[in-house]
Amino acid sequence: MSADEALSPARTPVVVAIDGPAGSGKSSVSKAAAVALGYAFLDTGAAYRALTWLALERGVPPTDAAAIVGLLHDFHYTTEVHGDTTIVRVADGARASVDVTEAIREPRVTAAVSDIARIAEVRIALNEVFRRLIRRTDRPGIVVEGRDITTVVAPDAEVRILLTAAEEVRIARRSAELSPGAASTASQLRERDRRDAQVVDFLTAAPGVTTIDSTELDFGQTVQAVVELVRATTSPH
Ligand SMILES: Nc1ncnc2c1ncn2[C@@H]1O[C@H](COP(=O)(O)OP(=O)(O)O)[C@@H](O)[C@H]1O
Ligand SMILES: Nc1ccn([C@@H]2O[C@H](COP(=O)(O)OP(=O)(O)O)[C@@H](O)[C@H]2O)c(=O)n1
Repeated sequence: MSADEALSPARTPVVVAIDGPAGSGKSSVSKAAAVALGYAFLDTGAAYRALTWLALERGVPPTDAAAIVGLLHDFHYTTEVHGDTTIVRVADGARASVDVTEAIREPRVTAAVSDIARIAEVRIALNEVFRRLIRRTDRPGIVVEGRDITTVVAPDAEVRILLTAAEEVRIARRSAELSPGAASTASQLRERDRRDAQVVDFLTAAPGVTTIDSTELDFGQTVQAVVELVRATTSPH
């Protein structure tokens, strides 16, 4: 235990764990639900993306597991919430911290991130970072979203949700966001889900995990479903 943890009053934030495939609405819905609940928000995919960005900057091939694990010593990532935006920064060697908020969404990062996410040592190291961020939350709760939050990062979370939507609906939402040819968005999203699913299962709900399927729900209804589940689970009976 670090000195600041020892000094802080005993307090356990409510953890809301949300997993799901690409384009299911995890980050947008989680962020809006966190705002409605007055909770903090942690986008774990942003950390995998930030490490991928660093590897590409340094010219380290994402498939070179040993070199990527070596990069972890030099990987210092921070997030700050400013209104609706979460600013992600990475300390890049001699340069002070670099704002990578937009760079981590670039197609070159999206195309390489699954290679990095399949390295076991990377997952172990990032999971430790996530658990520390969860413990240090200064809010009454935190919404944490990713692929293995309900099963690995926070299996004891009070609220555990699998957020899904039909594949064609997820592709249409992502295409509307990115705007280039829907065909490439579709094949990239399918391929990334296929590769990610080889590492962690985010397509079936683990025991105790509630599925919210947003195929027929609009954005507001999906946020409402999450918020209602959290309130129903955490309010005193
Ligand atoms: N229920 C919904 N109805 C309509 N659009 C949605 C819904 N949920 C999410 N979206 C939109 O779909 C897109 C993808 O959502 P995002 O949160 O980036 O997904 P993920 O983090 O799971 O990849 C965003 O533009 C988001 O606003
Ligand atoms: N908990 C997590 C979160 C993300 N990831 C990896 O990080 C990538 C990017 O995650 P993301 O949540 O930003 O992806 P989107 O679903 O938003 O497109 C995923 O494709 C996975 O390879 C993971 O392995 N485990």
